Amino acid sequence: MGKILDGKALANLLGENLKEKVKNLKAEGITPHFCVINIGDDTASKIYVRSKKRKAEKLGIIQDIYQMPADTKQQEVLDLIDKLNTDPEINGLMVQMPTPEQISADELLARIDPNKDVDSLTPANVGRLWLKDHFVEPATAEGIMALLKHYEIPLNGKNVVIIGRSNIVGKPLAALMLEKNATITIAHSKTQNLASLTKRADVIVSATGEPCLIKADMVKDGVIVVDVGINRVNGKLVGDVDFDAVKEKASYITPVPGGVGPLTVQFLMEAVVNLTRRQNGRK
Ligand SMILES: NC(=O)C1=CN([C@@H]2O[C@H](COP(=O)(O)OP(=O)(O)OC[C@H]3O[C@@H](n4cnc5c(N)ncnc54)[C@H](OP(=O)(O)O)[C@@H]3O)[C@@H](O)[C@H]2O)C=CC1
Ligand SMILES: Nc1nc(=O)c2c([nH]1)NC[C@@H]1CN(c3ccc(C(=O)N[C@@H](CCC(=O)O)C(=O)O)cc3)C=[N+]21
Repeated sequence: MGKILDGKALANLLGENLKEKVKNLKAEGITPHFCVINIGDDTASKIYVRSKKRKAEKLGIIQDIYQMPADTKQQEVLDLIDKLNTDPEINGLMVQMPTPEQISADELLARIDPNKDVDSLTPANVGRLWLKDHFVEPATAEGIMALLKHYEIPLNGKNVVIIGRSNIVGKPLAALMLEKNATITIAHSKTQNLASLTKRADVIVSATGEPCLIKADMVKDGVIVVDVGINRVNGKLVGDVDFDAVKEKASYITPVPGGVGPLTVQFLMEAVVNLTRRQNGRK
């Protein structure tokens, strides 16, 4: 049976350090303050908002939530982003994905001031990341890298299959793993014969939102499995991986909940603090 990669424990550990950092900033009269824009009622987004609220309170960071109805107009969101961009009290902002269909997420993201882009999703910060300039660390990808590092799992020369090509998870993770000399395959919904790819993988990262996509017969013995998916099935939180069966073959595996999620929240807060420090002339 595989060893559990305990993201929750690592997030708590790293949180202690960050709490000190926030405390020191506060002693200088600076309180990190960021805003979350959530349009509609995506399940995973709601869980994320709840998790962030808990963590921000613990750390002493101010988080405002702008919950907008599913039929919100594009212009209303653009106006809100403009307002937050120019408000000197606000250090960071983010728009949660997915957005409803009348909304162009790309246009919203391009509108965010890259200096306040806690999610690293603006065109400027995406470009920087692929040029190995970590101006803002993308939270989920950074959380996964921290987890592998904590358990001393090397990526050098490893075959990694990332399932999902989103701007939030798949693409930035590929950039970070390439820097560590992994060989990356990115699969998606049009990929043919996914199992033939995953069976050869040393490391599988699944970020699709498809419960039970990864089954035991799709992985080799000793595989390392990172499950990013956040799904609600019969009122229970599950990932993309058939956890109970796959864990028997894996050498390491992340649970859901308690795996990647808490680390995403931790690194999002790190991004907020880092941007706040930079805006106040600190390194
Ligand atoms: N734990 C955490 O910290 C986080 C969790 N999440 C969760 O991770 C999941 C993915 O999020 P996100 O990247 O934003 O989602 P998106 O919906 O933007 O992307 C999903 C990706 O999965 C691919 N995909 C969907 N179904 C299949 C399939 N059957 N086989 C292969 N590929 C498939 C899609 O392919 P195509 O491009 O062709 O449509 C797409 O590339 C969600 O459950 C989300 O809630 C997200 C961020 C952080
Ligand atoms: N712009 C944007 N960036 C994102 O990173 C983003 C997004 N939009 N939209 C929604 C998804 C989903 N997501 C989660 C992150 C952490 C948990 C999390 O903390 N999960 C806990 C759950 C704790 C509980 O049970 O409440 C866990 O897995 O242990 C969940 C979901 C980020 N996403």
